[in-house]
Amino acid sequence: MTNMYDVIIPAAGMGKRMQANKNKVLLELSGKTILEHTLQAFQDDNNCRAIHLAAQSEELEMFRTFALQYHKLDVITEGGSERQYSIYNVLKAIKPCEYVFVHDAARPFVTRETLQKLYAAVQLRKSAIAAVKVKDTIKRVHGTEVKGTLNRDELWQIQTPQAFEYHTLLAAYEKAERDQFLGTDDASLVERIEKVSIVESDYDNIKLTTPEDMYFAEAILKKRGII
Ligand SMILES: Nc1ccn([C@@H]2O[C@H](COP(=O)(O)OP(=O)(O)OP(=O)(O)O)[C@@H](O)[C@H]2O)c(=O)n1
Ligand SMILES: C[C@](O)(CO)[C@H](O)COP(=O)(O)O
Repeated sequence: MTNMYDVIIPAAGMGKRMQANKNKVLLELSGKTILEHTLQAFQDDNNCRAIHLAAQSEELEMFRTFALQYHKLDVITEGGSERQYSIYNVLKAIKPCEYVFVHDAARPFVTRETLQKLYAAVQLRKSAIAAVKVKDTIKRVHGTEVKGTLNRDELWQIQTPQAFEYHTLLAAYEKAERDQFLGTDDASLVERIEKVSIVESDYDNIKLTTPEDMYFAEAILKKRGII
């Protein structure tokens, strides 16, 4: 079937800032790992054709066992030393397809609504990324000196999923490799070759990064009636 998307889920991080002494995506939330919550979101989305994972070498076998439960799980490839390298490894390992979403394993609360909005947007605008409006006042600071206040109307906090045409994403990653460009998200690579648009997401789509994020995660699960 055409016009569906594949998703690449980088899950090969160390979770250093979480201080859990293991890959944070294997921490449990209401009886399931964070990674499983994330896999479930894409397993449940009818527009998602296949799920591909980047894993640490020592976790490759364990991640393969998830395929028993999550049937869309397809390619599982070894990650790299940076998020960008992990995603590039997967991108090179999968078969060409029409659209690719990239989504952090560490963002387990992505909603069906955001996935649907992104899928509609990528078909129309070729590249679309999830984002929320910045709530705080943001200043530019050198050392301790305030250099200016940024116009909040122009500032968005960028999340994943990020959705692209497969060939565009591959070209952006190849160019980044040639230029030795390292970005903090996928869009920063694509922005170097074409326009990227945002889709408004929600504030629950947090990345579980530091220990206090686990409290926010519990609150979100309570709000959703899961615990
Ligand atoms: N070399 C890496 C680094 C990160 N990731 C993945 O990219 C996502 C977002 O990265 P981040 O939150 O920074 O995770 P970690 O790198 O694990 O965390 P830390 O930086 O605290 O070590 C996570 O799902 C993580 O598993 C990855 O696949 N490969
Ligand atoms: C793409 C991303 O989710 C943007 O928020 C990314 O994973 C950020 O990683 P960071 O290392 O926490 O900036």
